Amino acid sequence: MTQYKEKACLIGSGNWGSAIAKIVGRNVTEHDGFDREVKMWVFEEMINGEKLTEIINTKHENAKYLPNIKLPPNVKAVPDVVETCHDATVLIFVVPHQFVKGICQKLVGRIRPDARAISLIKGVDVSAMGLTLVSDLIKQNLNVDVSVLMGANIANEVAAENFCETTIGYSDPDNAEVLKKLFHTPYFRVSTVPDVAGVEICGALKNIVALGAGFVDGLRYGDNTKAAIIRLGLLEMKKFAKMFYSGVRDETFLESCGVADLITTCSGGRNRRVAEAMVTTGKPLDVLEKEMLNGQKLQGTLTAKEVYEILSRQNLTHEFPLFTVIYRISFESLPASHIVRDL
Ligand SMILES: NC(=O)c1ccc[n+]([C@@H]2O[C@H](COP(=O)([O-])OP(=O)(O)OC[C@H]3O[C@@H](n4cnc5c(N)ncnc54)[C@H](O)[C@@H]3O)[C@@H](O)[C@H]2O)c1
Ligand SMILES: O=P(O)(O)OC[C@H](O)CO
Repeated sequence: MTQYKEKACLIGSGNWGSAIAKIVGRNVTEHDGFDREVKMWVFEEMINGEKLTEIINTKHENAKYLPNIKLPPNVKAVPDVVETCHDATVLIFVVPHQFVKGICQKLVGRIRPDARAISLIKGVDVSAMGLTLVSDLIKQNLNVDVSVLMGANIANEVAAENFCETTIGYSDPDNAEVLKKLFHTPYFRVSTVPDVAGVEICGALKNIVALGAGFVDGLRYGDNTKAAIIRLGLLEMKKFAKMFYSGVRDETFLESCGVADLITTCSGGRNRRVAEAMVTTGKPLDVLEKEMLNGQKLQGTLTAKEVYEILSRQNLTHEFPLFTVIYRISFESLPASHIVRDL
């Protein structure tokens, strides 16, 4: 009987979760040492009277979150998160960041002791205790090594197999090697860097800048203004990362997770699109999120709130004028034109 060393599972099946399931499902069949089955946890819901898990397992397509893309048949949708994870050696977390804490709590004591994790989640956690990276949240709850994968990766484009790059931030090089095998393809090129915090902060904070890009698009200020927002955003991302985490590397900001993700997210991302619509329609972001995204979630709105909370608590808002004005436009009815006036 074949002995498999590694077994991957996915915790999440939204737009990005499903696109990444396509890659992982294929890669486990192309490399030795991986179990062929990839279980994918699905937050169960009914679509036209049918369970989403049943649709995925029979039609091999996530009809709601990634329609018209075939998933490999070895990706098996499972509605129970413990059943998904209990026998896995690689846990791939890919849910909107507001749900990760509750999921981790369900998994405490229910995973293999030799498992490790990777987070594809772009966000941070803020509580009374302060700021916590999602990777640290997973590590604290499950006592596993946690890497991160972030990059200029709009899910629909990755699912269409258009070439792009991505960045894995790791602390254990052996884990990085296994993870590269799981994710790398000729059209999805993985670079690995020993900087978990730097990579993760880039992925989280670029979503705030994307809202700013959406506001200037809504105001029809043009490309020069948007380029200025991107540049100032990059500077605030770097300043924030270095202020709150030691060891963050300058080079990380030039990887796909840094400048490249900022460019893509400020061009084709959901946060940008919804922020633009806020300016043109006058509707609040949460209303537009529901109207425009068919169940997909924005990460920039909650992150803008969380980062503003941390900055306010520490009297640092004046050091981050872009993050601060984006928060105020998003949540305090400040006119969008302040995006340039307040800088
Ligand atoms: N979509 C992209 O292009 C993309 C690319 C790179 C990274 N990301 C990041 O990946 C993460 C996941 O994004 P996504 O695009 O896969 O998700 P998504 O935006 O498609 O969100 C919808 C998902 O959330 C799930 N959900 C809804 N309510 C839930 C609940 N109460 N508990 C648990 N799950 C619930 C839904 O079932 C669905 O799977 C985010 O942090 C995002 O920033 C997204
Ligand atoms: O659609 P967004 O704004 O959530 O961005 C998607 C990805 O993070 C881009 O890399």
